[in-house]
Amino acid sequence: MSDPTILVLNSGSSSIKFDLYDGDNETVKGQVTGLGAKPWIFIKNCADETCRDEALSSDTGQSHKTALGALLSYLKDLTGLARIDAVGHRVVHGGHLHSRPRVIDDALLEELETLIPLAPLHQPHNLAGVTAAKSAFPQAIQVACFDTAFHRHHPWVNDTFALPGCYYDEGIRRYGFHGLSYEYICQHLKESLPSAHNGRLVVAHLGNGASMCAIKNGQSIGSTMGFTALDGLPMGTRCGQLDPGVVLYLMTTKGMSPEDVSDLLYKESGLKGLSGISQDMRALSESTSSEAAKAIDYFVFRIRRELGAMAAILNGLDTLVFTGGIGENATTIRERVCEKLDWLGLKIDPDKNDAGETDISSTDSRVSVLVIPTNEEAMIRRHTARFL
Ligand SMILES: Nc1ncnc2c1ncn2[C@@H]1O[C@H](COP(=O)(O)OP(=O)(O)O)[C@@H](O)[C@H]1O
Ligand SMILES: CC(=O)OP(=O)(O)O
Ligand SMILES: [Mg+2]
Repeated sequence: MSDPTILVLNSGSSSIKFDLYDGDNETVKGQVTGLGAKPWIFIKNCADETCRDEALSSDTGQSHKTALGALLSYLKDLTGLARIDAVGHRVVHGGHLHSRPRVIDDALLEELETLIPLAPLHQPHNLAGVTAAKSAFPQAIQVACFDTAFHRHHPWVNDTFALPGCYYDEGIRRYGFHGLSYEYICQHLKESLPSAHNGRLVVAHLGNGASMCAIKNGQSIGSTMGFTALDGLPMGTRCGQLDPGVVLYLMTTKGMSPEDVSDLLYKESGLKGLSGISQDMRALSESTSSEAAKAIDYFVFRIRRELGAMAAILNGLDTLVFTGGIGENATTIRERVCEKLDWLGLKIDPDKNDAGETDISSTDSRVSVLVIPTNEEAMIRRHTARFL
């Protein structure tokens, strides 16, 4: 029997990525990034040739929906009548019922739709991807791989809010997200650097969405994200940690509707709200405005604060990993996060950091500081293949 062909779809808050695999081998991959800022398309074919690497037209790049349509029709033309055995999807919210990937049937799709209000920047696009892939590749099984699953066994103290227990029982809990990314980093470390995998590890996934995870022996023990992907670090357009009293004030004293508050916290806050310029870290890094500088100051401040908290719950720190679009590429952010952390035994080598090396720790640093590109698509492929 020939190797199964698996298509992976990953919709993030500012990106859609696809990857086609023949068995373990990646054949075609593509992505639209910068949705909401400057949309860009990149596609590489099975001969490893770049087919497209350019700004996306404003009509195709105006939303996740139009970008997904363009990527799928490109894929259909490319694959022709080739058989696709399975489509693996990143589904950001799995609620409290799912701690592992699942084949999607109508009942599951209906259940996942009820979680749309808990992940409005992701879940609608993830589920639209399921519906579109079902119609484009009707013979393929569809598999949901949840961003929340990696965190489902974290300790109760990280799982709960201090609300009466009935709210916990109905699912109002701290879920944590970016689980496929954390799982990928853990598997990568297990294979390439087992001592880091087995030690006290913090992974900072810094992209348009950003979170951090404290990990012990490959298991999540704490995450900055909570019930929704709004909590924790400030992000491209999301506020991150916020006193719930602010929400009450906006609704009662300022008379804002739930929809207005939701739009404010999910779409108009974070780097975009603070800078008034852009949600995109590249644009802010290139800007000379003092507001852009303040937005970056706040981003760095919150990461440093969470790093201290995570070192406390891990009883120390052995390895810090940077990943995600910002974590992998923004040398200055990494340098600023790691400034004056001698008290933690952490020091980076600025030359290694600038050169984009994997291990950027200085030789006298007790803590290893690593930069590892994440690969959520590879993780989704692995999970999906198990169903074939
Ligand atoms: N060279 C770079 N320098 C600074 N920021 C970068 C660089 N490359 C990408 N980024 C930032 O990474 C973020 C997007 O991260 P990514 O992980 O691709 O997004 P998503 O969360 O949508 O998957 C954007 O803020 C972008 O500006
Ligand atoms: C959960 C989340 O924020 O994902 P992304 O970083 O892809 O937007
Ligand atoms: Mg992402």
